[in-house]
Amino acid sequence: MIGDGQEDGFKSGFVAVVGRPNVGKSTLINTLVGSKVSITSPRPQTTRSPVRGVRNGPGYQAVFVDTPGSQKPRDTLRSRMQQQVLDSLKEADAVLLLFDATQVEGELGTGDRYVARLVADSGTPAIACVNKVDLLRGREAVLPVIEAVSQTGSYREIFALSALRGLNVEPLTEAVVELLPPGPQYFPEGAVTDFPESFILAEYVREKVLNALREEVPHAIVVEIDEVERKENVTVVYAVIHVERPSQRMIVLGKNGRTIKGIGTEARRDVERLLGTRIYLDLKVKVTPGWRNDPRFLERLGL
Ligand SMILES: Nc1nc2c(ncn2[C@@H]2O[C@H](COP(=O)(O)OP(=O)(O)OP(=O)(O)O)[C@@H](O)[C@H]2O)c(=O)[nH]1
Repeated sequence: MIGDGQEDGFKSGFVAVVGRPNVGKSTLINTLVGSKVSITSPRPQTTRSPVRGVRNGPGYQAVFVDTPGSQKPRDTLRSRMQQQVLDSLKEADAVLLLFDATQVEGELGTGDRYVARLVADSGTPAIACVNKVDLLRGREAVLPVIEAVSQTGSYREIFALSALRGLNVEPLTEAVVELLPPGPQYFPEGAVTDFPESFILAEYVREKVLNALREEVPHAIVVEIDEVERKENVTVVYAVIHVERPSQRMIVLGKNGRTIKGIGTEARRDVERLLGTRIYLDLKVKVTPGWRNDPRFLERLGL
């Protein structure tokens, strides 16, 4: 069971990682999260930004998310995209704003200044990170970069980092944890999986089935992810909804398969929104009598 942690001083929150393309956002998230990535099932939550990684530590959980398109819009400055980015930033509990030390060289480009302005406008507490310092010639070269970055906003802290080498990543983590508010453990700690989407998808499908059917097939269903196939632009997921009786199967399918279709569409949309991955979902309904009392079946599903 996932504790809500509210009463025991547990801290948690969503941390948006932003910056121009190529500044090292993915590299930093990988280093921050390391092998500790473990998203096995979602807790209902509101962020619309794709989750990139979760870091669990003593008394805290930091969920790192991407912010869609933090590049300067080409034509209309006040575009919808800008509003979306601002909304995502406001939704976050903290922001990590990255700069590429080798690109700044004492003067920031318009792309960096644009992103910094969005972060400042959001009002969300932010930490600035000057990344790739391993590529600078000597320590002195870092100072003018930090000076230039400090002019772009009011940051809780500024770190000189090498996401690639892990330099200063631990002190950065401590600073992030400082900014997390009291909150629940959104994701359970546990089995590391290379396909978190499948667990999340199973949860969503189950939720949609329950919503669609209300009292009729209450807890007679369980969702199993059979196979996951990653293709270039889409992830294909084969899933099975197990029910206990043929009559329940008919109910889940609905007239002309309408109910199951609706369930699949809604579940897919939710997962795509959460993870930012394109999903193709192949859903089947199977009668598995007495699954609830079959230990081997339950074990196979990790229940
Ligand atoms: N030398 C050095 N290279 C780094 C560092 N961090 C990232 N890089 C390199 O910079 C390049 C871009 O890194 P990414 O992590 O993909 O950058 P990103 O910001 O996620 O890029 P987008 O996904 O395009 O927005 C990769 O080749 C990384 O290996 C660092 O600290 N030092």
